[in-house]
Amino acid sequence: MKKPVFYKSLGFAFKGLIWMFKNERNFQLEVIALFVNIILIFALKLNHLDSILILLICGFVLVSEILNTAIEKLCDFVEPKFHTKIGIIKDIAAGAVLLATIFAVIVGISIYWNYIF
Ligand SMILES: Nc1ncnc2c1ncn2[C@@H]1O[C@H](COP(=O)(O)OP(=O)(O)OP(=O)(O)O)[C@@H](O)[C@H]1O
Repeated sequence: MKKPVFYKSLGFAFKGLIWMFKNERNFQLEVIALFVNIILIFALKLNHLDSILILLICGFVLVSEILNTAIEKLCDFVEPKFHTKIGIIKDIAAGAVLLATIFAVIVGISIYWNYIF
């Protein structure tokens, strides 16, 4: 199969992001959280390193959500019926998002704490 040119691949990737934003509520909330963090970065005048860390952890949560959804969709396609193995695969993928979120909250609190108090 012929490989699509770069700008077409970029288009497919954007299509995926738009799909996520239109269809996944958690992803929508995480994008809102990203914008809130961007506002806080400017409002609290975070230094360069702290700003980068906040953006990194937001990206980390968004990427884990996208991968979780991709795994869920693949599972539903491969096995639409109930299957314990599919259940554990989905649970593991969801665990990745949970872990990313816990780390994001810890890092976020420890950074913002210094600027607020
Ligand atoms: N086909 C299946 N077989 C067995 N268990 C399943 C199956 N589909 C879902 N589950 C169980 O239900 C849970 C939720 O799965 P579901 O696909 O509904 O994700 P979701 O709630 O939409 O997740 P998210 O909020 O991340 O989109 C899974 O973690 C798994 O434990």
